[in-house]
Amino acid sequence: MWGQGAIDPARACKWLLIPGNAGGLLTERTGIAGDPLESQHHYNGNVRKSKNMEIKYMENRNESGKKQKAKGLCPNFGKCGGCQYLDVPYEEQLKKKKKQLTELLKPFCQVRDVIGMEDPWHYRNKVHAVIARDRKGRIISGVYKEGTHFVLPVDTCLIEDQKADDIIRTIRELVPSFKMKVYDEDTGYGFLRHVLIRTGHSTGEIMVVLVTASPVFPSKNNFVKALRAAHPEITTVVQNINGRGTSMVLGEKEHVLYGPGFIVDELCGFRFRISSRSFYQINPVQTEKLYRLAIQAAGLTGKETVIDAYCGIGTIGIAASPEAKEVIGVELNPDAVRDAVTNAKVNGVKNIRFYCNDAGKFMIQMASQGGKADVVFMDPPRSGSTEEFINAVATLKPARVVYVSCGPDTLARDLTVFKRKGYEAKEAWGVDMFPFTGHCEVCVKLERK
Ligand SMILES: C[S@@+](CC[C@H](N)C(=O)[O-])C[C@H]1O[C@@H](n2cnc3c(N)ncnc32)[C@H](O)[C@@H]1O
Repeated sequence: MWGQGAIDPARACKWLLIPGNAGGLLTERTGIAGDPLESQHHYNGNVRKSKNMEIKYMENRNESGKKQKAKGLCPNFGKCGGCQYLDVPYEEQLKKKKKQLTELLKPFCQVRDVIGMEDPWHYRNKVHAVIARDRKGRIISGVYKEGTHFVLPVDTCLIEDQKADDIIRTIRELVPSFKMKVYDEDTGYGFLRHVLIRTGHSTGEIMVVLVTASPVFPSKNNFVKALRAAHPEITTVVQNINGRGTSMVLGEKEHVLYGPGFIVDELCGFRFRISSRSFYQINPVQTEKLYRLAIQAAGLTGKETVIDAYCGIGTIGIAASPEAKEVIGVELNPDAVRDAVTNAKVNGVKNIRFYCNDAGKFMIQMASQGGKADVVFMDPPRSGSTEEFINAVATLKPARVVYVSCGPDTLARDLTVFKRKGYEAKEAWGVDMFPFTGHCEVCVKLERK
């Protein structure tokens, strides 16, 4: 057994944590892991998605120039730090992204065309709003202006789930009638700080997370009742308590106020439970394309021992499990590991087990104990992996490594280390997980020389 957190979902209900790993790391995990747009993606444009969006866009562009057009679509353009490419037609965005990736990955391998979306609007299944008061004392919900703690009001956003935006507006309207105090970051006084909405693209399930500064929530049942009366589509409501004076969104304590405390979504024919603090890709349509590419690149035949490193709620490993002999998932966030274990059980996947550990430490331990792996999937956070992790991979000698990244810069850095260790990048695919922004997801296939 490698690591202290071996979990065989076929048998085990218990799971162990690595001492010292859990605390403090959970709070912003929902954002930092693979969501480069966290707190940077909201728009309060009054424009709703329309079939004519592209046409409208082109007309605006011709009439009054790019910037003017983008501002017409979204008054927060250039302020929230999100849609850098709002003034660029979608096909052009994909070309730009390919060019940027090609430039970065030139020393390693060829980059294929970036895979785009048929409908690139309103793709975000996770929406975060800060609740605040404006200078006139009115309650607003929105996002921090880029690089500041000044809150820009947001009603609707061109890349967010529209239902989520509706629910946030309703919550903002309910706050005064429940005499709920809005949290003030300067004084540390008040109650409601943030709202986080997660939606299941295939199931329609919706989770509302109310982030409050203290645990005592007067009239919570009536609040939830009023919210559900306005939005019967909400399937669960969670109160997350964050009393700290930091910019972290989520605290560590939670109470489920309604429903099961998680939502379920479907990807690649499997059902996945997602808790509030577990990472889940923010664009489910593109995630399926990404996972299919990654699994294809792994060249599985049913005989392989596969590692799914930085596995989150187990999505890649579970999707790959029918084509492998066994899968080992490793993930640092205990909530995500708990979800992963349940996900394996619910889907009847018996050839997978999960470890709650730092991926680097886990791989070193596995390598030092003579472990073997045929294929490694790795999908680290934006900050990339570590030299220790890559060294340990080289010791395990898998024939192939499939590296999924939302941070092409750190990917290029890590590919240099892989190259030194005898792993050659063969091919890279861009998947446009974040339309209208400057970000792009990449999948790289590496082979051992
Ligand atoms: C980009 S997400 C990918 C998750 C999953 N592969 C997916 O597609 O949903 C990165 C994951 O790495 C986890 N993580 C961050 N640092 C880690 C570490 N040092 N060791 C293991 N997991 C880590 C995060 O909690 C997050 O779940």
